[in-house]
Amino acid sequence: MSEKDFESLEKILETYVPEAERREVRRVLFGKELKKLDLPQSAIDAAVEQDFDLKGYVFESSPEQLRLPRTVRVGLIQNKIVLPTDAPVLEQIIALHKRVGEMVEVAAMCGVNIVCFQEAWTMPFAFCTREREPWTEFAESAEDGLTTRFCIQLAKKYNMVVVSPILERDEIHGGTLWNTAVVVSNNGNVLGKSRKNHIPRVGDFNESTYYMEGNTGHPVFQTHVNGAEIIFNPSATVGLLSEPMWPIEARNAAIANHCFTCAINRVGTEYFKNEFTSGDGKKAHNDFGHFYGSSYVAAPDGSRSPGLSRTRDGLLVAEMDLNLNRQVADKWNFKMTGRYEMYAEELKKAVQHDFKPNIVKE
Ligand SMILES: NC(=O)NCCC(=O)O
Repeated sequence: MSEKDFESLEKILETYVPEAERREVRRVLFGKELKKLDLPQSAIDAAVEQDFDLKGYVFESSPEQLRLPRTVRVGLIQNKIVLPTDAPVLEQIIALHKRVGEMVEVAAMCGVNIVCFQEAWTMPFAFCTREREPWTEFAESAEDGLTTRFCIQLAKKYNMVVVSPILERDEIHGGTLWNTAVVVSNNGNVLGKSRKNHIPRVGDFNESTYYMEGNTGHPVFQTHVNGAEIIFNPSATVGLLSEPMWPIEARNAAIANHCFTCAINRVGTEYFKNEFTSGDGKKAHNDFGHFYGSSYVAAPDGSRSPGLSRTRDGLLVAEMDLNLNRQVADKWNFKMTGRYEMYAEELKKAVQHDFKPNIVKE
């Protein structure tokens, strides 16, 4: 079986691990067993008709005496590009709006409060090519571009917060490009934006050819349903590079920060007309590799949902009680026991050009 063909790790476990052992295998791999979320039949039917994977899970917490549960439903959407990469730019954008818009409608049927799309969702992940045209034409204003206006409509129509990661063109600053997640509130206001901070320089991820390290810092968006308690990580990454890291990355972040994390990956293989090299002595090629989807949600107690498909479009709905964040923080105390003053002091020294590492030798 090729890495492009298998549907998901979970499916393999279900098919080949005997029922008696499966529960224990799942406990070790995924943490505490999550209840399946009861999804409306209309949503299930729509997902079948529109050919995408639909899954729903519930992260429960313990009842508290002084706080009511703070329940939020998030929706993670992963999707293939709709048109070939050499179709006209506007047609590609509009086809993606249509596809993702239909999936958001299903998310609304499932009662989703916040939806997040994959990284650079309005375009192919063309940064592998190093070509400027036509890819830079996909860049739009974060405040009033075509895609933000589309997301505003979705947010208002479904009373849903929309996290929309786009290639941003910043006209005020000389047309600079950024990789930006735009956050639209459920009222349809652009609440703000967060520009990608760490631009990878690995494999065919030639993103630094296109946009700069973000300058928005680490804003937290207080929506009608949450403060800094859910981190959305819209991604695009391929099997041969990162798949063994994927299942632990978001879980690590959730555990270390006592919060929920949502890891969203692109899906499918994208082909480009002009071949490109990877600078590794191997032959030039026309595709980036397989984006393996597998989007999932992780909780502060280290539990995680099963992933969406590796090969199909999908919507993952996760219901979470945000009270779990403080419950886990009070148990493990990572934030309380962190030595932030010490780290700050050491970091201040470590970034100096004449820093001498504290290495003790015999
Ligand atoms: N989209 C993106 O920056 N990918 C880099 C590779 C990875 O994070 O696995």
